[in-house]
Amino acid sequence: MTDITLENSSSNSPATGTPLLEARGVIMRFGGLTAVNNVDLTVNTGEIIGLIGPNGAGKTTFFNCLTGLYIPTEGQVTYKGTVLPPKPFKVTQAGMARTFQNIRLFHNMTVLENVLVGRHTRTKEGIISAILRGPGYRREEAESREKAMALLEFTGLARKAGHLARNLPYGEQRKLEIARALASEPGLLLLDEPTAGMNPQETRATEELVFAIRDRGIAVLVIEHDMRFIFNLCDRVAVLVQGEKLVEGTSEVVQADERVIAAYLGTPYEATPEAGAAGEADGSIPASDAASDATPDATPDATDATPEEDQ
Ligand SMILES: Nc1ncnc2c1ncn2[C@@H]1O[C@H](COP(=O)(O)OP(=O)(O)OP(=O)(O)O)[C@@H](O)[C@H]1O
Repeated sequence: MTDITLENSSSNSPATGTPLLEARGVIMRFGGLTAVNNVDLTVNTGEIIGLIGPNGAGKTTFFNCLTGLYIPTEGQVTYKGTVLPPKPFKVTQAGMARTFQNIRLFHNMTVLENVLVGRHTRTKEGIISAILRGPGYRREEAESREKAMALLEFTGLARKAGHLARNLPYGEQRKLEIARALASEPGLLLLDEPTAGMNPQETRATEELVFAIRDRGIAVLVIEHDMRFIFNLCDRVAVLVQGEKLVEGTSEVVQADERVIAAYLGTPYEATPEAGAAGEADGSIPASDAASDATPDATPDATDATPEEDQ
């Protein structure tokens, strides 16, 4: 992995272990359905935190509450001690960036252009000027291109800079989503199922990438169904079941918790591939409900390519 300097808004942040994101009593109701029920979660600087749970447990809804896509019915979310405005653009500007479960790239733009668009919260000219390449954009273009190329080096996509996003293999599209999120120079990166649809080799590479992101001073909150990925990676893991946080702790604590095993894992996670081979060689959840739905279509739908500006 190329050793480049990755600027981020946390570069001047306090020492590791200081609260960055604090969610308190978050409740999200859709009519009669309580999708997220009174969830507390803290992410400190320097941490990688996992969020796991069966399908429909409320993980993505909780992410949406954290990132301004949903206004929680109750509860509060703060970033660096400040209540976040319920606008995704402002949340990104504050220092939280995210990727989506269903990839949202500009499929007809190049890889480099996708990352440049991700910088719109850090440039004065904004997204429209970035797309139209107006005069204001030109002044910032050289610096932005340099930073975007550095991110493509960092994520291993530099040689694909001029390719159309839609022509990338699925695993690289997921990497590009991460590069684009990093372009906003976040202090906290939220990843929603970053390895969905990846083969084991790509999953291991993503694990290394997440460690490298953390080593650059960016905290990470990650939703994932691949238990080996989560338990290898995370400092702490929170388990959501039916909208409620069942347990939170180190990988060892969570794996050993009988409620988690009963409600979610089905069988105890085995740390070694040999031991796990009888169950899930790739570390995915053995529970049938999760495994069947965890992997999206292998081929992203190009017609569903319009990302939201406000990631
Ligand atoms: N916009 C919405 N309107 C109504 N119900 C919703 C909405 N979004 C999510 N839900 C419901 O909230 C519950 C939690 O869904 P959510 O997608 O957050 O779960 P999840 O844990 O992310 O699941 P998965 O692992 O399958 O992605 C589900 O019952 C879902 O149907």
